[in-house]
Amino acid sequence: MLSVIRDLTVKDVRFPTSVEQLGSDAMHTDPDYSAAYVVLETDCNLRGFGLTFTLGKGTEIVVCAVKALAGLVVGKCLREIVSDFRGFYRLLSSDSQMRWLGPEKGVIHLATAAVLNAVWDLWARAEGKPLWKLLVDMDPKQIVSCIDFRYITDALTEEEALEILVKAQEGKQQREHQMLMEGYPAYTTSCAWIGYSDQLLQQLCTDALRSGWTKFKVKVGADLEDDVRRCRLIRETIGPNNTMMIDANQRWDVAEAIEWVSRLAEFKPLWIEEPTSPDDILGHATISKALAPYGIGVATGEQCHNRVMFKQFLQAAALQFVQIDACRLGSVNENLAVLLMAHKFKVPVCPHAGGVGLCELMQHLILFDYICVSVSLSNRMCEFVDHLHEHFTSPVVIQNACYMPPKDPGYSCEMFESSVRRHQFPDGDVWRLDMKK
Ligand SMILES: C[C@H](O)[C@@H](O)[C@@H](O)[C@H](O)C(=O)O
Ligand SMILES: [Mg+2]
Repeated sequence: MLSVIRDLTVKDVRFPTSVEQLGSDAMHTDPDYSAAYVVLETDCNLRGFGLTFTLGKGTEIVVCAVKALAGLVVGKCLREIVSDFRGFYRLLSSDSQMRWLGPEKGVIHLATAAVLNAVWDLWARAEGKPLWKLLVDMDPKQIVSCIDFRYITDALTEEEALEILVKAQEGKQQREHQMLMEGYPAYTTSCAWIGYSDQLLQQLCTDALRSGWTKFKVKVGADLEDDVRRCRLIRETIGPNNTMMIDANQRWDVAEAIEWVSRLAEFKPLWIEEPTSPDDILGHATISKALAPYGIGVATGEQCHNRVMFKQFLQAAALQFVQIDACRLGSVNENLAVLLMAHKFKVPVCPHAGGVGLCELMQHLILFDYICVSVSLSNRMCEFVDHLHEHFTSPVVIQNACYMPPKDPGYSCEMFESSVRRHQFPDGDVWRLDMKK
């Protein structure tokens, strides 16, 4: 705990996923799953690993932003940071000159998440616990002391947050035990990326059913007739009792979203994800109202850039599923604020994961949510995407379509050095030898 952070390095690591259209959707047709990957060196044997997820081009800009924040971290003692984590979060997110680049949004906020994810990883390693367990074992007061309540006290005060956490202490041990035995329920997005052929969709859904998956997300929004055909195929393959969600990745205007999704209502999706601009809170409220009679909820959050946005979505009843993201929000600190607000507004949290490293990170937060905040699994599940886990030293473990709680100390986002070396952009072997880029 006395360790002093001596150095911060950041690397641009990219995986050529676009070659097979992994991760493709109506707006992001050729993503190369990438990360700005941070390593903190300390004066003892400990290191901290963190990342923020990107889609390829522009990762170099996030890397620059991380470098701009490094001076606020290097030289600090871990104990000094965690004894006033709220203050440290604010130092990073509210530097009086750099805040002009955000505040708390865009590239600078993605960079903040990468740095803070590494600090949380370092803290968990220093305590010898996986991050979820570090959080679960913390006193409610200590959890609350990590959260910046600025701009959200009209929705959730510090006292209310504390009350939620204290109340959830009851039954905590049983829930932790239950998670260790059964894991946290997940859904899969791996079967139905927009660039996949019908044959591949069907094959992947059939395989997934065989492996025990019961909840499937389908990409929509490029072409209505294609969507009708693809949704029918998937509904027929998975049967009437399994769950299907659809995701448009911000493709439509408000009226168009309502019309388009009404046409897909016969396939009984549980939610429509990101129907329109992620910033259009009132638009989402209109869509939510219009689709309620079909029993279709609105889900959003993977590009909801801070707690203040989530606060307004909740206040406006503009979403029915909160999709927190481990890198879009300012790391664990800001995610804690959103988990507590969602609980107060009685809206289930179904996190965004996938990408590269997002599943590894998110499993910790959603375990904490169940054990210490929501105390419910009703209408809740965490996204899973089966790509790129082999590059991590402690990859996620899925059993019976559930995330099994990680056991290794830390936040699970350390990558193998060989993977980092090979995929570093533009000099790693994967990119030097790829003439296409
Ligand atoms: C470009 C990415 O793969 C997105 O399509 C992905 O994050 C997606 O929206 C999801 O919900 O998993
Ligand atoms: Mg999505």
